[in-house]
Amino acid sequence: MSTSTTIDVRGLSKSFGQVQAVTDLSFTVRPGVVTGFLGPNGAGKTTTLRMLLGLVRPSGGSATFGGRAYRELARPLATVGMALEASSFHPGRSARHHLSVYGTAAGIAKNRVDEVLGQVGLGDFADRRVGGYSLGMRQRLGLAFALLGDPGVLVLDEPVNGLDPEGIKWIRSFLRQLAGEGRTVLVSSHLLSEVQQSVDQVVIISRGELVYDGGLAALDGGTRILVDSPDRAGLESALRSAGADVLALEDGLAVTGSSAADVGAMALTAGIPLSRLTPEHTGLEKAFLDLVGEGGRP
Ligand SMILES: Nc1ncnc2c1ncn2[C@@H]1O[C@H](COP(=O)(O)OP(=O)(O)OP(=O)(O)O)[C@@H](O)[C@H]1O
Repeated sequence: MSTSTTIDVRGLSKSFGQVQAVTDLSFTVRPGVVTGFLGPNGAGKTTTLRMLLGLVRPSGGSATFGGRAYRELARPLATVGMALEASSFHPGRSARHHLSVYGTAAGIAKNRVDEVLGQVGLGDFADRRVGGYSLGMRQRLGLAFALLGDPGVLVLDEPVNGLDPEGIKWIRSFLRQLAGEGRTVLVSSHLLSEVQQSVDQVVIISRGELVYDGGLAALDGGTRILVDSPDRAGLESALRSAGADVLALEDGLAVTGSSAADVGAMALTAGIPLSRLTPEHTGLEKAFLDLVGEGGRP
């Protein structure tokens, strides 16, 4: 396995005619941790992953693996493993047949096919037609394909989709194990709750733009103070001038890092009446929804 390969996305953009799918996206995915790539449906995740893998030509910017674009990699399957769509396997062929064809073409040792099928729990189903597989089994086959070349980087599009609770539990520990071996693991999902127990870092996009890049734990805002005033704009500017960390919501303001008493005192000092002053514990999911808003597209 080639380890310590970083994924670098710099200024990546893509428009399809009038639709600006991805806008000036920059982030880095590091080895040794699982990174979640999150955003609502239509936010631009698949387009970004397809640009990473050279399947869609960017309108601008670049995506590289250890400094090289996917197309420039000398041994792509041994560098980057990808699972993009669970349904893209020919239904009439077996899992073993599929992986053998790809493996032979890439010069990968024959015994590797059984090894990866065993790793993803498909050992007993290797000779069955893929057409008879459940969605969860096709997801596992996609993962086996991604692992075929023993790559240092894994790019997985919605790998949890279609798995039953047992499968979800399995993939969580499997992804962590792969990262623990020093691999760079990027996993997309439109639901934070689906991946929050598997990921350490998160990159969140909304309407094709980056809205958060950092640790999952830091995203959990802890307790924040919801505050509002008939003069909301005046309150916002007073709180900011007093050094508060303010986020404008649809129905008021949210202040993090200050107590309710502090926020009340700041408003009083500025002579601004309050119509609301409520502490609220923000879970991860809430923080995520605040960030992405209605950030998908129908
Ligand atoms: N080939 C294409 N031609 C035109 N528009 C496209 C094309 N591919 C994607 N889009 C548009 O780009 C935007 C981003 O789509 P994308 O599939 O990347 O989002 P996503 O975050 O992966 O969503 P989902 O979670 O539903 O897969 C959407 O508005 C989509 O309709």
